[in-house]
Amino acid sequence: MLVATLSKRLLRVGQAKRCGLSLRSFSDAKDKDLVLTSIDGDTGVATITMNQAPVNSLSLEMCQAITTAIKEVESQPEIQSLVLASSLPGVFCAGLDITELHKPDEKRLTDFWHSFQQIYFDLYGSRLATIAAIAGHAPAAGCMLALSCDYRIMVSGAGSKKPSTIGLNETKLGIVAPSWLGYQYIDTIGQRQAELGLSLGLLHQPEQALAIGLVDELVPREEVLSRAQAEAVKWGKIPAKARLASKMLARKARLDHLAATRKEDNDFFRSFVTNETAQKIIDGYLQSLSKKKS
Ligand SMILES: CC/C=C\C/C=C\C/C=C\CC/C=C/CC(=O)SCCNC(=O)CCNC(=O)[C@H](O)C(C)(C)COP(=O)(O)OP(=O)(O)OC[C@H]1O[C@@H](n2cnc3c(N)ncnc32)[C@H](O)[C@@H]1OP(=O)(O)O
Repeated sequence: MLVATLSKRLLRVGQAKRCGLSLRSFSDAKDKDLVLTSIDGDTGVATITMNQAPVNSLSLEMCQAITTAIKEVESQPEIQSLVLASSLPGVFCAGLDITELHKPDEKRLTDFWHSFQQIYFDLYGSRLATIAAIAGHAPAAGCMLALSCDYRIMVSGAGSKKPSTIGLNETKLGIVAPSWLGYQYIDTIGQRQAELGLSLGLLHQPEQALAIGLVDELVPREEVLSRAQAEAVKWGKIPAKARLASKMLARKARLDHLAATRKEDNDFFRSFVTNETAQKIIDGYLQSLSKKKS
């Protein structure tokens, strides 16, 4: 068995293949390494690292690559826990790829939202214990990725001139988070903090995020990944069936609701985004992002 036979080293899938291990289906070069999957041979902890420069924004392909990676890790029965991380310094995930929303092709837009919903099903509903290693900004759908995990470890803001931020800031952009994402927020930080955060489109610095329960721990930047992996070991030792049943106590009704209204949610999203007013907002926002650069 993989976990039993490997010495303490991290394996990328390509390496695993060269070692003759049966990890055939792991997402690898075929996704241009949008995500990298590694497994610690001693602990059995898998790490999925988002790797789409410059900001890990969630394009259709990125959403699909994340889902593929989660499914492939889940298909390994000896793996009980997963860390979701970023390879990019300073950014966990910048949320939806806004270019997907700009003058979209309707078919691609439908597929795009479907693939984003799929991450919610696969990560929020995963049988694995999931730990987010948030070593940078996590706005909007980046925050959703973190909320979909079981435990969140964020880089501390102490001493940083430009601390990372996390939150559902959609309102500030003139758009509204979908209800299932809003409920994830409410379920995590409570009604009042979620109301404030959603209404004002707040992005929280790490210390504020810890204070309202949006993240569970803060650590120095260089410790985020190792601390997340250590936490994943702890979670992986909890009896798996009991752990999953406990997770589902809180999440099953939410997951079932989106499953039942998935098409409606997608139809609403498509009509919202293709509306002229939304397109103006998106156009302006894209310009503001590129102006920031110049
Ligand atoms: C009643 C209604 C009910 C229901 C509604 C239903 C549907 C509603 C419709 C919409 C869905 C709502 C859900 C939305 C969720 C989202 O995720 S929206 C996306 C929100 N994301 C952001 O606002 C983040 C924007 N980015 C940043 O703030 C910064 O980039 C960040 C802090 C992450 C990093 O900063 P920094 O390191 O300085 O990098 P730069 O800003 O310089 O960016 C580098 C390049 O990356 C490009 N970029 C940044 N973010 C995105 C992005 N999200 N998508 C695409 N591209 C992005 C940026 O333009 C730079 O590109 P350049 O180098 O200039 O080419």
